[in-house]
Amino acid sequence: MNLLIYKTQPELLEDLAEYIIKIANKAIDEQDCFNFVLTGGNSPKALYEMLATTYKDKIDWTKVYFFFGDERNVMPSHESYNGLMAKKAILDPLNIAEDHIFYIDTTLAPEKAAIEYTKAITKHFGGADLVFDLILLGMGDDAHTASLFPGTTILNNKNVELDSVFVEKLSTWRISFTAPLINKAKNVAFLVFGESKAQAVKQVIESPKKNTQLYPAQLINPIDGGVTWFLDDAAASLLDN
Ligand SMILES: O=C(O)[C@H](O)[C@@H](O)[C@H](O)[C@H](O)COP(=O)(O)O
Repeated sequence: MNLLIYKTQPELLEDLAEYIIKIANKAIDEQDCFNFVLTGGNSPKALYEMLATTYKDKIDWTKVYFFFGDERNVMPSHESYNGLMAKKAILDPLNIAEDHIFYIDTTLAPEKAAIEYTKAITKHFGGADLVFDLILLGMGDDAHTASLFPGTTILNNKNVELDSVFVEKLSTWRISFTAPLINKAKNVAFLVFGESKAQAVKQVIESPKKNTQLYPAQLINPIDGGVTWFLDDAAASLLDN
């Protein structure tokens, strides 16, 4: 696990953008494509905008395929649809071709949406193992990541790559990558900033006894690529070392 802590969000975002560029260009050199899983929430918006402007000439974006690690159970036109935020912040500004964007189809019932998404991703990988080059993750102040919320059924899911899950505390359904799918990725990066996340960061990273039901982000331990935490001082403020 790599911990990178920054005084300011601009410094964090700049380094994270460079990290993404490096992984993307390596993947494009090696396999002529970059399979990139976006996170939802508010934290990544400025990063996506930065990639679409300052860094737009640093990658051959025509070789990038975009996926979503989770999605809310709302219509694609709804303001809280993660795909819509990404469409506005990076996908439209970079004119990404429709066939390079894998939105989660929330016009379907959640369970069906998860099944159809799994089929679409499986087809994209041509039946090979679903190993993404980079999965970006955020984390809530309750230590959830993607839609792996504390105490939910999806946390015990070892068999499928994607699942639908009812999140009691939000009284809503979500569709999400499971921890086993995330852990297959070559690289995983958490983007976490702000005071409100400090307790969860400490619990996930430093608690001596793992409790993945309580702190689901502890489930994220990629087999090969390792996980890098991009934190600002505020989010890292309760860490001991
Ligand atoms: O769909 C989502 O909301 C995300 O996938 C979720 O896991 C998010 O990353 C965290 O809730 C942090 O969200 P913020 O970045 O808004 O704090």
